[in-house]
Amino acid sequence: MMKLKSPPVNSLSLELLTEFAISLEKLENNRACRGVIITSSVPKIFSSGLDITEMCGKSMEHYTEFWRAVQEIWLRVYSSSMVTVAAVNGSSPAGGCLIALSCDYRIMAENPKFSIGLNEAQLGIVAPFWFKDTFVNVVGHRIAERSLQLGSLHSAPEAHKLGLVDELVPEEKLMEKAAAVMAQWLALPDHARQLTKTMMRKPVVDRLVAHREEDIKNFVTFISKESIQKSLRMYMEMLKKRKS
Ligand SMILES: CCCCCCCC/C=C\C=C\CC(=O)SCCNC(=O)CCNC(=O)[C@H](O)C(C)(C)COP(=O)(O)OP(=O)(O)OC[C@H]1O[C@@H](n2cnc3c(N)ncnc32)[C@H](O)[C@@H]1OP(=O)(O)O
Repeated sequence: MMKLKSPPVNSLSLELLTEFAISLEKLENNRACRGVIITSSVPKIFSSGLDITEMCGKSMEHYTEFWRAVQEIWLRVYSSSMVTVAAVNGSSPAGGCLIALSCDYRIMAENPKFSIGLNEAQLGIVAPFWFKDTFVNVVGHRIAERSLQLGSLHSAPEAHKLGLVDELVPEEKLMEKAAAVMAQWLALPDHARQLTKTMMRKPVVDRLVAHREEDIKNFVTFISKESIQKSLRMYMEMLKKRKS
């Protein structure tokens, strides 16, 4: 099991992304490990997505390093040879949702206050093509398009209805259910499951691998624009105001 632990809200900072990638690599290289459940040890939050402070007021070099780390974590989770189950035990916007979407199966705590979705548009930013492709592969083109254009965050019941999560279970049963799903998936021979997963996911993975440097350049150009920086600053202020 891998538990995201970066209070208060599990923002995906460069440090957390780097630790996450190293942990995944260790598991991937351990032949005895055939599956991983990804969850959070922060109450009510799975992950608040990419750490917005990493994308505000920093240098081009920093944005480059940060985006490479974001790409890396997606590539590792999405193309993992292990069975990956997301036990979504709290809200999961944007980058947090991407991690869940990149797993093989998603189980979410049945709490209507928890929400999940790719809400980038609400921040005035655009989800990159590989976020979009991952989303489309889970919910289909129409639902993904509407949800992305509106930057929707879906409540747990709504997310289940849309197919964004596979199952809802009472909060106290979440880990038990995740373990049961893992056992079901691990009952199959690894090679057949792994080849099938690769067949389904390879075109999307290959697309980023082929355009990785271009994608970094696009991100750095986009995020460095003063209008985008202003949107991000306003969003952070809104989060702080909402709190007080
Ligand atoms: C032309 C094509 C080019 C393509 C270019 C591609 C460009 C793509 C660029 C970027 C993609 C980004 C994807 C992302 O992941 S962006 C992050 C989106 N995340 C969110 O919108 C979530 C925001 N947070 C919340 O909604 C809430 O915090 C929530 C997670 C629901 C938790 O709520 P609550 O428990 O009430 O906690 P607080 O709101 O009080 O937050 C506690 C403190 O944490 C700070 N915070 C929250 N989220 C983040 C974050 N993502 N990054 C950094 N900091 C965050 C919040 O401000 C509070 O701070 P403080 O205590 O100092 O007030």
